[in-house]
Amino acid sequence: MRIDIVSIFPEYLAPLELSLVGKARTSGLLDVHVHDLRDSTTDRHHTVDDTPFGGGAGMVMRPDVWGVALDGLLGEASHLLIPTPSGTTFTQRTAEALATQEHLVIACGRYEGIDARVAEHYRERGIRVSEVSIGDYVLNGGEVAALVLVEAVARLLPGVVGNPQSLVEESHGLAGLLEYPVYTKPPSWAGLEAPDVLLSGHHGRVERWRRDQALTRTAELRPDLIAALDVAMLDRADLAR
Ligand SMILES: Nc1c(O)cccc1[N+](=O)[O-]
Repeated sequence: MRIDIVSIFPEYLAPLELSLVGKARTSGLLDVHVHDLRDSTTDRHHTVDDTPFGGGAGMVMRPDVWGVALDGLLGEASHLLIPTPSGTTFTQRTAEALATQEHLVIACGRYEGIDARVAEHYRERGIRVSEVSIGDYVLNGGEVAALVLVEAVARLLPGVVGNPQSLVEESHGLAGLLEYPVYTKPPSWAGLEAPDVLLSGHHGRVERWRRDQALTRTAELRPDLIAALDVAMLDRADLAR
């Protein structure tokens, strides 16, 4: 998979050289390129924004500058992602779908956002365009969201995560449940004991306890996920036993 990220703060994406994503890039499992939007400007001030039509506070990112940047990156196999608070919610299911794609291009907006004609223009040209939100809060730009998108997608690529089984058991994994609580040594700490069942060596009881914990935690903390549970997934996740 190739991922191109366009930003006026390319240095913000430096963390993608570290850890799991960094290793995936070094090993060739993932090809990530970060581009400075200002390289697509033609004026000596490298202007990327202007005042909003219709008035209002802040500045809007110019479509002509984004057009130059994106024309040089997008192709038939590309999927343009635009992180925005007004996008559809990015979930694990979104990450799974994106992980099957050949080429992602992430356009990181700043200020009040990117001129709406950019998304419209590329949709009209037959490019897949998704405006995605990582949450209902206000950020200063799309770069933080780009880091989230890339990590969530990259770790699903074959060979990136050491133990693929861990992807199944994680929160929001196959069954759409929250993960069960985890414990390790020492068995007793600060007057608190790790659950006896986990030290029993009885795999069947451990598995049942973990399933129950996942269901209980999900019902308590994220009842919305319970409503969305797909019984078929429950079966696949072997939670129905
Ligand atoms: N929430 C937000 C924002 O405020 C600015 C850019 C992107 C996002 N987002 O992806 O959620």
